[in-house]
Amino acid sequence: MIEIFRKIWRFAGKEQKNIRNSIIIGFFNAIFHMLQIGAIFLTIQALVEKNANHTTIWYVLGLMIVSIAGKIATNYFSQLQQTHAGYFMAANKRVFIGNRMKLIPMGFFNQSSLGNITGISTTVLGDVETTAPMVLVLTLGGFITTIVFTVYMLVFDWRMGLITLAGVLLFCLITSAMEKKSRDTAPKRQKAQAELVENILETIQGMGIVKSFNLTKIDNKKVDKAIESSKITNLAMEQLITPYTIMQEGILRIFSVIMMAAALYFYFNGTMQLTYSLMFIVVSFIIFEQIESAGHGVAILRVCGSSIEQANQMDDVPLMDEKGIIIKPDNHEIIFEHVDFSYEKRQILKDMNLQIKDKTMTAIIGPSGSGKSTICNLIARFWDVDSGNIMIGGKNIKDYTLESLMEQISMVFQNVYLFGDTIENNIRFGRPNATREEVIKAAKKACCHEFINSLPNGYDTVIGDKGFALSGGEKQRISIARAILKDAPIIIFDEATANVDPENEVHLQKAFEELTRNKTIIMIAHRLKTVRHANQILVVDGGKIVQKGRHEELIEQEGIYKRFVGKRKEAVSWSI
Ligand SMILES: Nc1ncnc2c1ncn2[C@@H]1O[C@H](COP(=O)(O)OP(=O)(O)OP(=O)(O)O)[C@@H](O)[C@H]1O
Repeated sequence: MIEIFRKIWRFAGKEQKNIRNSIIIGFFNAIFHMLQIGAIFLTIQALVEKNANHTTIWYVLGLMIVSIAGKIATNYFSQLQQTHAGYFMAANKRVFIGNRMKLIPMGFFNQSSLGNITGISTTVLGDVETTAPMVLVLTLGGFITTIVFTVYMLVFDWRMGLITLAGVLLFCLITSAMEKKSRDTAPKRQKAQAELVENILETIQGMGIVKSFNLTKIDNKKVDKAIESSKITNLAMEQLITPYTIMQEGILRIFSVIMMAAALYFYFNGTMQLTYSLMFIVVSFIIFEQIESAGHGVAILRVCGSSIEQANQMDDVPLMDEKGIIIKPDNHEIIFEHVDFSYEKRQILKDMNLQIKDKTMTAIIGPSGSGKSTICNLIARFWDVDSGNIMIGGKNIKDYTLESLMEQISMVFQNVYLFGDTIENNIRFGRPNATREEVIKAAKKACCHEFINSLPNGYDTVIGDKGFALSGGEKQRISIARAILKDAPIIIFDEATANVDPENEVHLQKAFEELTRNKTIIMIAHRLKTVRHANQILVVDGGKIVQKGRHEELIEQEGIYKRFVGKRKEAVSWSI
């Protein structure tokens, strides 16, 4: 249990101060609560000794008012500190995870890790946010207050003190057994929760396919199974805890009765005055209140510890090595030297060598799955090579900081991702400190300005708002505008495979020319027109470069390139 306290305490980081304050305030809250005993004592004493007068009434009233006001004030401030601690410690962790994700190799982000990260950032940290400080304050505060009250009882009347102590010790024994029991269940519950998130994510992502194949009526077995498993583990947790919580409550009630009986017994055998005896009878109802709340806290303590453990898993994910330095190369020639690369255990690139000269255009072509995108992703260091080197401007890309490497590169993908933000901010993503004028200038160059202006809210139109969406061609032009704004010396461009309508095609061509002027360009090319103008064409097949040269050279050779050109010509004549 102490280990979990430590875990939560460490996790709290800068918020430890607020939790500590909340525990101290909680202690005063218990003292204010106990002032009621003083009021009760005075009342009983006055009634027993039959000397109640106005002064007694004022004392009792005064004590009750101080008790109530003190409790309200301490409750308010304690809650405030707890809420602050909870939200801030979870928010700090979310920011930490966000920053760390930028340094984690792309290979980490598979379906299962996506489910895990989403689960951690939402439900797991949500649990921590609402329970961690509360549980810490409830349990630690509750135990500390109980210890103080027990010592006070021992000093006041050692016999009553011993009864209190016995009740507290028995309660602690049951609580500790309960805490141990929940040790295995809590991680299982977290795992079931993560699987549920993962399966729901997958279902949402695949909804288009499900609809297109008219499979909406077919049961989703994986999600159903995950819901069932989450239900079972939650239920198991409850079933496991409930007998212990009943025992905890039972023990405290029994000891309250024992206290009452003892107070009466001591009065009748003449070893306790009537006033004290009556007071102890009243006290027996409230003396265990603090430890009872501490016990409730312990029931959720293990779940909280397990949530923190899960959130801390992100600390152990290996990062791409961060030993890089800020490099500003004076040329942007790209070289692959004997590069081998595998996705997990499946080798994709084998001893690849290539050279892309500064300020030239290289087109990469090849059959689907041959490794074209992989080459581009390796240049941007989305993954690290197994062996060999990739150099930019004569420097190994591993020597660059990730930030200074990405400053050299702009990537325009086929599937453009736009954030749920204004069009202006989506373009500004290319250079966050750009002014509105600079954004508009880039949009004009990328041939987006006209269609953006024709929207009711122009540049302030929010993507995804009120069903607003852009066409594929428009999206790609927005992403070109982003890249123009970024103005990186290397452009990696994945040409759209889908047919773009002629008007969009003209715009895209113009935007592309603006973007690539005077740059080093690597283009995954699908159109004949594009490859014809390339300074170099690399033909990739099965993870190897099988042909290399200009259009005029390659067209003379038998091989993939000649077949590619033949097919494209056929396609053009068909479309005519
Ligand atoms: N993230 C990944 N994890 C595992 N395997 C992958 C991953 N990305 C690609 N692959 C595999 O690596 C091989 C090369 O893929 P790559 O995307 O580089 O091919 P490509 O030539 O760009 O294909 P396409 O023209 O269809 O886009 C394929 O067999 C693909 O299945």
